[in-house]
Amino acid sequence: MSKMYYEQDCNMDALKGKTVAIIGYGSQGHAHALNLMESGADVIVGLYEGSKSWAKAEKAGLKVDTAANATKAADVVMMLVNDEKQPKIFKESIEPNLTAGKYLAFAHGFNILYNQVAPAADINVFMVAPKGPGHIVRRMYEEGKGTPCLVAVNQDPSGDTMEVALSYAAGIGGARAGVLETTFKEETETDLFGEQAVLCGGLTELIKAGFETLVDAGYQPESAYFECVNEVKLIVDLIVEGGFEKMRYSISDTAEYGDYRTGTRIITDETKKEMKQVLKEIQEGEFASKWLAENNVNRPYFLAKRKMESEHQVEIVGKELRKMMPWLQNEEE
Ligand SMILES: NC(=O)C1=CN([C@@H]2O[C@H](COP(=O)(O)OP(=O)(O)OC[C@H]3O[C@@H](n4cnc5c(N)ncnc54)[C@H](OP(=O)(O)O)[C@@H]3O)[C@@H](O)[C@H]2O)C=CC1
Ligand SMILES: CC[C@](O)(C(C)=O)C(=O)O
Ligand SMILES: [Mg+2]
Ligand SMILES: [Mg+2]
Repeated sequence: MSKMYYEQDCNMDALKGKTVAIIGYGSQGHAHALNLMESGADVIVGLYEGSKSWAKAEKAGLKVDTAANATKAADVVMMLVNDEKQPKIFKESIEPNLTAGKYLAFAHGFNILYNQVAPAADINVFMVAPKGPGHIVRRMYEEGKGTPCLVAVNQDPSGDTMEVALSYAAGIGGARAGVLETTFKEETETDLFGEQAVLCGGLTELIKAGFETLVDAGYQPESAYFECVNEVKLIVDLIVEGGFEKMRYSISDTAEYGDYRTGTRIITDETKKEMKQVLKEIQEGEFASKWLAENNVNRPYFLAKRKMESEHQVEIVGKELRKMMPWLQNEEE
């Protein structure tokens, strides 16, 4: 039976009197630090000398110190640095300052599940994993809304770790939308699968395939962009607001007929078979090993792909078209 928590189920006072160190001030870090501060928590950001995030965090009104000093000052330490950097930072700056009874938190279970970070048995370990990009976690909070979160406890020597975790989830706005109890294993495997097969890998390849099909057939790239990129958000907004039903209520019957006839020709049994294989590789730790190995040799594949993708025609034409849509150009951290 799944367990969901909302604001009324969370003890908002469980963080009172506790200092929360947010290690890292990137996508998730800035959102957690600012949302928690505005929810009344005592927050300190932990970075490194020379970090480009340091001045940004101070400018936003936050206390900032090195990761080691922030850990010393804190009762709850949230690891919001890049997954692949966490083991070294944990060993060098966090672990030596993490005394018995403190709380160590994560927004993704990767390093615990794959044994890259191993906290001592007298440390409380929990996870609050927002199901959304950090900049949206911040934007939703500012708008009085929330991003759903997953919550899990992996070690609980103090006996109140779930209470602290739920208070944290509420502090970043997650309990406005719903906080689902899970395990580090379930969060990690579903998150990696979702981002690879659907949200990031699957979606960008679907978009590019549609865009390239139209452009290769001689249609204007601008037309292909509006059709296969810009309108994705408009259609997905309707699905998120009211399911497929609301989307199909808004589109034409012609589109709905085409949706039923053609969708399964694009996402085929073969695609589902490959999705199962992707999930298996995640479950068996093969993806994690490959990602850690890629980082050990300074990311040649990752960096080459990042460059190639940024040069794709869909990105070039999109940049131009977005200049005429000022509502898309909001300043973000
Ligand atoms: N991005 C997202 O929306 C989501 C991320 N997560 C998880 O959240 C965690 C953080 O990811 P994300 O927000 O993407 O990370 P980012 O890459 O956006 O930010 C990393 C931050 O860590 C800082 N940093 C780097 N090295 C150090 C160091 N040695 N000591 C202290 N700080 C350091 C960086 O500073 P600088 O830039 O100055 O080097 C930066 O502020 C990961 O576990 C990720 O899986 C979970 C859900 C969604
Ligand atoms: C979809 C990517 C994500 O899992 C996220 C924003 O939820 C991430 O790791 O950034
Ligand atoms: Mg995710
Ligand atoms: Mg992820």
